[in-house]
Amino acid sequence: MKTRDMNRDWIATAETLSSALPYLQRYDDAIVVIKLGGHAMGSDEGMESFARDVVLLRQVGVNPVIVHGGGPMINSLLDRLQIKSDFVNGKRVTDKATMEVVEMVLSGMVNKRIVQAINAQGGRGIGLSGKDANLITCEMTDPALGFVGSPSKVNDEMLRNLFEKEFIPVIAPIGAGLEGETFNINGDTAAGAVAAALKADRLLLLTDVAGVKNAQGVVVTELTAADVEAMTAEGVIAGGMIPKTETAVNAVRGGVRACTIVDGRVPNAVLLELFTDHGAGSMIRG
Ligand SMILES: Nc1ncnc2c1ncn2[C@@H]1O[C@H](COP(=O)(O)OP(=O)(O)O)[C@@H](O)[C@H]1O
Ligand SMILES: CC(=O)N[C@@H](CCC(=O)OP(=O)(O)O)C(=O)O
Repeated sequence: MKTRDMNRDWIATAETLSSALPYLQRYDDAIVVIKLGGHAMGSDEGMESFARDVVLLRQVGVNPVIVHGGGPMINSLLDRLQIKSDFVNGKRVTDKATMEVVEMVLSGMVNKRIVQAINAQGGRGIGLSGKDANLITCEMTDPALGFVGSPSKVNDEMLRNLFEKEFIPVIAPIGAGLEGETFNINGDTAAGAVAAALKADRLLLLTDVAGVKNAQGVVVTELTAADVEAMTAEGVIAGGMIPKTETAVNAVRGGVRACTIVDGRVPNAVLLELFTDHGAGSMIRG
């Protein structure tokens, strides 16, 4: 004989599922671009949890697009090869030798790890770099930075074709130059360009801090473009946070509804951000 114990936890779980309904309706067929930063993809468990969230999004009718970074992984291979590397305003100065390592790590190692994690959860992850079908065409950002690219064109039609077949595009931030060059694009910049080309509903930048911190070290939960400009001029926003906030501001100015810098260390950070009102991080609005 079986009896039923209506445990309080189950009731809470059912309530949570039920309260997600308006959010599920809001995001039905929405395009959500998620940038997974190198610092946010530490452990295998973290990657598995991220992949589950992404596959769940696809399952409930969202069109997720993943753009990834991999800065720490590039650093570690450059170190092993004894190639020195410098950053200017959060962007890596990239000569020919560095570019080879960047492409190898991003397109080869990091990209395939994410694709495999998504597919292990039952998703249809497909790995791409900006070179595939000329997904991201670039111009040189600044000769002083070497082969760092600024996206000039994104093949959004190709991504839309993939959505129709329920593929989940996973994009390495490598760009194709018009003269056959290969460009290193900052992951946040690439995610912003993809989101703008797709007129995405949301852009989430997953990183390893709780959000954008003010001069007192306190996370600011909502910022305007003017706040970002002031905090950057004061040096409060620095290093890797510069391309992130720059991307967020450009994205919202370009028509993306909202851009959030999310703490990717929080379990199920993506689901919390999209399907509850308990988002973790800093939201930038126009
Ligand atoms: N105002 C700020 N608030 C939060 N983080 C900041 C700020 N200014 C600089 N940072 C730095 O930016 C880093 C995030 O950028 P980055 O290391 O490039 O992350 P990711 O690899 O996720 O792209 C943080 O770890 C922090 O050291
Ligand atoms: C031009 C530039 O800086 N490119 C980055 C690309 C990877 C990246 O953006 O990685 P995260 O998102 O983990 O920081 C780099 O070479 O590190």
